[in-house]
Amino acid sequence: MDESVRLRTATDEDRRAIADLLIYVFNEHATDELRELEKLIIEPGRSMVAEDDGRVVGTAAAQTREMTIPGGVLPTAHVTGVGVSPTHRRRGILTSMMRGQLLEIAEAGREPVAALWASETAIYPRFGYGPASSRLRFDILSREVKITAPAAPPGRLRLVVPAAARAELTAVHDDLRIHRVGWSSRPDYWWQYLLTESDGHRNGATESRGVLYETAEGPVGYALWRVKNDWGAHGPAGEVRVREVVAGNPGVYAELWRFLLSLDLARTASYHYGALDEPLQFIVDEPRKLGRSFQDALWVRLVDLPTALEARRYACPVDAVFEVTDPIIEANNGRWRLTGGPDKASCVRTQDAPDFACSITELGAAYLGGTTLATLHTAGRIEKFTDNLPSTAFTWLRQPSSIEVF
Ligand SMILES: CC(=O)SCCNC(=O)CCNC(=O)[C@H](O)C(C)(C)COP(=O)(O)OP(=O)(O)OC[C@H]1O[C@@H](n2cnc3c(N)ncnc32)[C@H](O)[C@@H]1OP(=O)(O)O
Repeated sequence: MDESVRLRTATDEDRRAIADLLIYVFNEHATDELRELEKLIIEPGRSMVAEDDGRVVGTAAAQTREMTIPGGVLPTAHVTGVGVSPTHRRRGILTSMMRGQLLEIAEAGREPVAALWASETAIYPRFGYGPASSRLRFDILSREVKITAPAAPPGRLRLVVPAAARAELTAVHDDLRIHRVGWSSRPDYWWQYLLTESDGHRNGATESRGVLYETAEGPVGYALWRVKNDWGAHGPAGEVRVREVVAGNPGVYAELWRFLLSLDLARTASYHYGALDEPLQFIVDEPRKLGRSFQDALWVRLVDLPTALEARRYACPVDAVFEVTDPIIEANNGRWRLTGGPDKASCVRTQDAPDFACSITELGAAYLGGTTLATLHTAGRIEKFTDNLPSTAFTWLRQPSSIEVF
């Protein structure tokens, strides 16, 4: 990094410069509305800036949130808002910020894990982030699929304005997210960010619309979507852009999708945040018409290795020794013994001979139970010294997923 550049923790006065830099580097249309939204999600004390001659030329932030992991919920630094001015690229500013941020998180000792969504997949493995979950993108021919699933429990659909129904949405989301590995808690400012309308977020479609499914117990599911209106040679050709479908009950989940796929004047629907094993695929008569494509989703970094591995649960009994290299967080380096299973886990230093060796990036990739240790070994990313590779133990009930880019 150039000598003229210095890193420091951002203050309130930096909010505007940070918002401007992020809007610029992400090639968004700068409006006052968008600037206010970007300012909203900067947590005091959790953003850093790189400054050159009094100008903010780089920034990186973390949000204080929880993430669901196999068998629990863990405070997880949600790394976001990373950008470097085009005038200062490829001079090591990102590298300094990522190192600085990880060391800060490690020192604070509150978050054993960090997670992010990567704008480009080449950027983060070098900092120890591994590809931990994938997503399915659906481009659905709505009129060519039928939902064949179980009926919903007695109840009704009620249209809502999402921002006005925040309390109900929050309650439904909070009930479900603790059961979905990879889902995150949502601080107030994040709900506000998600539910505030801005031209940038509309992207040529309507405002966000919402529906709740209510039973005698109250709301038990919701869907959020926008419609991109269109007319073609065959008449109506609107696209329903689904933002979220959140429901734990299979019948309610099916009912919400049935509703979204049958909205009048639309012929297609899209949804970009499906789990790899999204139930929708198993409740339609023609899954191929869902137009599935695959993309990476969450990238996970173990910050405090033993605490992170002790915090999760394992699909079957595990007792394995492994050797880890971590180029940034010294305390993670060395040999560890992991023991445990579905009920408890322990991870302690050992001098015993290792069963396998890898870098911290591979453990991040395997942490949520999506990417398997066996796959990483087959890819030559894990060195095996014995047959005791706890690949099955690291998997979990369902594929990890995340329904939001942060
Ligand atoms: C969690 C998030 O917020 S993801 C969003 C990331 N931000 C963006 O994509 C916005 C647009 N891009 C940018 O602002 C910048 O290009 C950044 C932040 C990605 C990179 O910042 P820089 O300061 O240029 O990175 P830095 O100089 O530290 O590069 C470190 C290494 O990563 C590599 N690298 C950096 N960015 C990229 C990239 N987009 N693609 C491939 N390699 C990259 C560099 O080549 C360098 O490799 P080397 O050490 O082998 O030479």
